[in-house]
Amino acid sequence: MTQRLMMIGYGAMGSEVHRLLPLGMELAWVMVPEAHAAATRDRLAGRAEVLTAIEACAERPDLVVECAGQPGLAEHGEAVLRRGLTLAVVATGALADEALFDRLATAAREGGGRMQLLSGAVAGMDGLAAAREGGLDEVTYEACKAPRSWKGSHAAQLIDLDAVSEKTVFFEGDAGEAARLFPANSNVAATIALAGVGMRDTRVQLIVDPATRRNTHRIHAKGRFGEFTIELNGHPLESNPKTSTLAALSVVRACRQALEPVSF
Ligand SMILES: NC(=O)C1=CN([C@@H]2O[C@H](COP(=O)(O)OP(=O)(O)OC[C@H]3O[C@@H](n4cnc5c(N)ncnc54)[C@H](O)[C@@H]3O)[C@@H](O)[C@H]2O)C=CC1
Ligand SMILES: O=C([O-])CC(=O)C(=O)O
Repeated sequence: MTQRLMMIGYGAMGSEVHRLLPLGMELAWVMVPEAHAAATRDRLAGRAEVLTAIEACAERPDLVVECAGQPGLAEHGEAVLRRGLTLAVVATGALADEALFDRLATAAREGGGRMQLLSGAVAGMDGLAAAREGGLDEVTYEACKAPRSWKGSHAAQLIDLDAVSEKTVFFEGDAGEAARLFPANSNVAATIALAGVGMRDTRVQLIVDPATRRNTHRIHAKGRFGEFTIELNGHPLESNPKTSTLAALSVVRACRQALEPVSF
């Protein structure tokens, strides 16, 4: 039987996920802010019902995926989890806020829901989380993107993105700060922190490179298991250069996992 999906947010990532939905999963509901509802209804042209709150949904989605960013998770996450639903999340940076993290975990526990943190634009989170079980000494993360991918972010206050002529580090700090200051660009920092040594101990560098067209993520982890370095050179989505294609694909994978009795 076809499963019915609810999507929170329907921007660059949401529409890519919709386009690539596996057979057996249909988009039934999309939740966006009131101010975006009319435009989203026009874009969907009747292919899914557009809502602004989960309370307006009379039925039970088989899966809810958040493709809305940090404000979307903060606004809707608790109510979704209290309904006992499974919520797959890409705005992991919102979880740098410990109070929000606790509210969501409590809602899931009390409501019987489940929050699935997606790997998003990076790879290797399974290995990092396994390595943590033996003890990790150090985890570092570097994100490098083109100037256009940092436009409209806090980067513009730290560096002149139109004038930058060579690869430049413009932010160094911990994963919690990065996730809070760059909500559309540093969820990966939080994902790595959640899989590894936490927000405060994950060291982060953010870099702009006028010569690149990729979103590059480099992770280095060291511990009792040994050490690894992962470098992922992702293609940004055409419709939003801040967002890597792989992040949308990680949501598609979550949809496939919900459908199949055996999944990887
Ligand atoms: N974990 C990861 O690796 C990655 C995570 N992301 C996260 O995914 C988010 C979405 O990316 P894009 O689709 O490219 O952004 P976008 O800006 O194209 O789309 C955002 C969508 O969310 C909706 N939205 C905004 N506030 C909302 C709210 N309070 N409730 C419900 N919907 C809301 C907007 O109406 C829009 O449809 C990013 O902001 C970022 O936080 C993005 C890339 C990688
Ligand atoms: O898509 C990416 O390359 C990473 C990203 O935006 C994030 O970490 O929020």
